Amino acid sequence: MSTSSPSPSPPTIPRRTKPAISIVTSASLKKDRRRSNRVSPFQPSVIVNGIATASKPHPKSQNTNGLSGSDCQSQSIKLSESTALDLNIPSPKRRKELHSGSSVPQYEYYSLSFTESSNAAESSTRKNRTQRCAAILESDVTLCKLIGEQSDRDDEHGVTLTGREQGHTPYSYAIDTARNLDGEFGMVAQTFIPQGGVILVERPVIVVPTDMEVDASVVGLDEAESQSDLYEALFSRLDSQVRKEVLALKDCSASPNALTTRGIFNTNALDVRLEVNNRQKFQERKYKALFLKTSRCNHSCGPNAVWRFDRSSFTSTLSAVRAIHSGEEITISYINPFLPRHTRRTQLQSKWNFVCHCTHCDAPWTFPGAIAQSDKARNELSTFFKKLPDWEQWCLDKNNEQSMIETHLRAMQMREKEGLEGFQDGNGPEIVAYMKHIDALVMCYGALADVQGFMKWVRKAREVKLAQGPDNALHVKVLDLWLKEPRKFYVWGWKRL
Ligand SMILES: C[S@@+](CC[C@H](N)C(=O)[O-])C[C@H]1O[C@@H](n2cnc3c(N)ncnc32)[C@H](O)[C@@H]1O
Repeated sequence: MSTSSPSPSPPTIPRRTKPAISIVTSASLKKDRRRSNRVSPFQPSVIVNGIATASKPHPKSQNTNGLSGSDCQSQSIKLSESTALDLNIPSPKRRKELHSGSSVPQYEYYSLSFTESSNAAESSTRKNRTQRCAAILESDVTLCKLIGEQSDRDDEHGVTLTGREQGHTPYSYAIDTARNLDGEFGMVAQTFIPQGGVILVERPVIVVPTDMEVDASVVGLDEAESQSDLYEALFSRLDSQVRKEVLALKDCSASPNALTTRGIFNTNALDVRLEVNNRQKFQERKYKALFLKTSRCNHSCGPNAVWRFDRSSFTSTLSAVRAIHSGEEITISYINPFLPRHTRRTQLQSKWNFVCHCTHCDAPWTFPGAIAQSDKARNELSTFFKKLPDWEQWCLDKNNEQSMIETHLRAMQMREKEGLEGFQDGNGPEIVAYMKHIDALVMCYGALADVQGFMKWVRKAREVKLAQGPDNALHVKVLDLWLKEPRKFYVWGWKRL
C-alpha cells in the first residue's frame, strides 16, 4: 500500500494569480481598482465594493505602545481584488524600534474596518456598509495576500470564459435563526441548498490570539480598559448594533443572567490561522475569531455544512457538504468528528457544556454493536486517503478492474451514513473530502474508457463545482468539454493500454 500518485484529482486549473504579500496605500489601491472591478469570488449575497478611505487613527489607538499620532500610519490593506481594509498600524520605523531584539510576540490593538456595498449588480443604489472588527494581533501579522486577477483562460484545455460566465450569478440562499424546544437558537435553511452551495460568507467581529496572555495596556487600550477584562475592552470597541448582537449570543458557561464577554467569546469563537512575517519567514499563528452568524450554528457529529477561513479575504465561508432541504437545520462540527462517540461527547460536554443531541449521537442504536461499528467506520475514514492504493499501480494492473471503484464507492457510502462528507482526515473540515471520491471515480472510469460511468461522475462533479460558485467557472467548462468529448480526458483508456 502506498499513497496514490498521481493524485486522482483532475488537474487543477492553472491560474494567472500573483499571490504577493502586499500593503498598499490608498493611492495605489485606487489605481488598482480602475484596473479591476470584477465581482469578488468570496461574496455570495454581498458584493464587496473596494472603497478605500484612509482612516483616521482611532483616537484610543493613538497611544498604542506609547505611540503618538505621528508614529501611526493609516494604511489600506487590499484584501481581495475589490475589498479594502483600513487600519491603523505603527509605521515600519516605529515597529522596528519597538520590536528590536525581542523574540516575544508583540501584540497590538487593531481596529479593522471593511467597507462593503450591497449587491450592486441588481440595484442602482449602492448601500455602503462598514463593518468593524476589534482585533488583537501580533504586530507583524500579514492580514492578507494580494489576490491577482482570476484567470479567464485554461490554455491546457483550450477553454476561455466569456464575460457572462465570469460574472456568474452570486449565490444567495435564504437562512434564518430559529429557536428549538430547549430555547436554543440554531441556523435553519429557508430554501434548498445544493451540495457544495455557499451558504454564508462573513467577516469576524473580534479576533484574538488563541493563547492570549496579553495585558490590555500593552495593546494600546486605555488605562481604565486595561484594568478590566480584556474581552470587555474589546467588546466595548464594537459598534453598538454589533455589540448588541454579540451580547445576545450564547454563553455556555453561565446561566442566562450571568453572561460574561469571555464566556460568550469562548463559546462561539472559531479557530483560524493568520500569518506572521518573522524575519522574512512566514509562520502560521493560531487565533480565535468570532463570526456573528456562524455562531448560531449548532454542532452535529455528522454536520451538513463546513466552514473555512480564508486569510486572503479575511472571511469565513460556510458551505453545504450535502444537499440541505428547506426547513433543515444547518450544522457544523465543533470537534474532530472521526473521534469515537464517547470521546466526542466528553469533549463537547467539557468545552461547550452540553450533551450532544445530534442525530448521530441520538440515533436509535437498534442493534448491539452499532456504536462500535460507527466508531470503526469513522476511524477507517480518517485514514482513507492515506491508505488508498496507488492509482497508477491500479492502472498498470490488468486485473482488478473494479477494485479502485469499489473502494471509493464503499467509502462514499460510509461517509454518507456517518455524515462525514465534509471531512478528509482529522485536520479540519473541507468540502473536498467528498469531491475527492467523485474525482477519483471520474479518473477510474476515464482510465477504463467506460463512457457511461465517466459521464455519470463528471456530471456529478460538475453539479458540485457549479454549486461552489463562480470561482469554479473554468473548472466547470473543462468538465463540460469532457462531457462533450470524453476521449479528450487526459487519462482516457490508460488502463486499457
Ligand atoms: C456556538 S453555540 C450555538 C448556537 C446556540 N445554540 C445559540 O442558542 O446561540 C454553542 C451552544 O449551542 C448548544 N448546542 C450546540 N450544538 C448542540 C447539540 N448538538 N446538542 C445540544 N446542544 C447544542 C450548546 O448549548 C452549546 O454550548
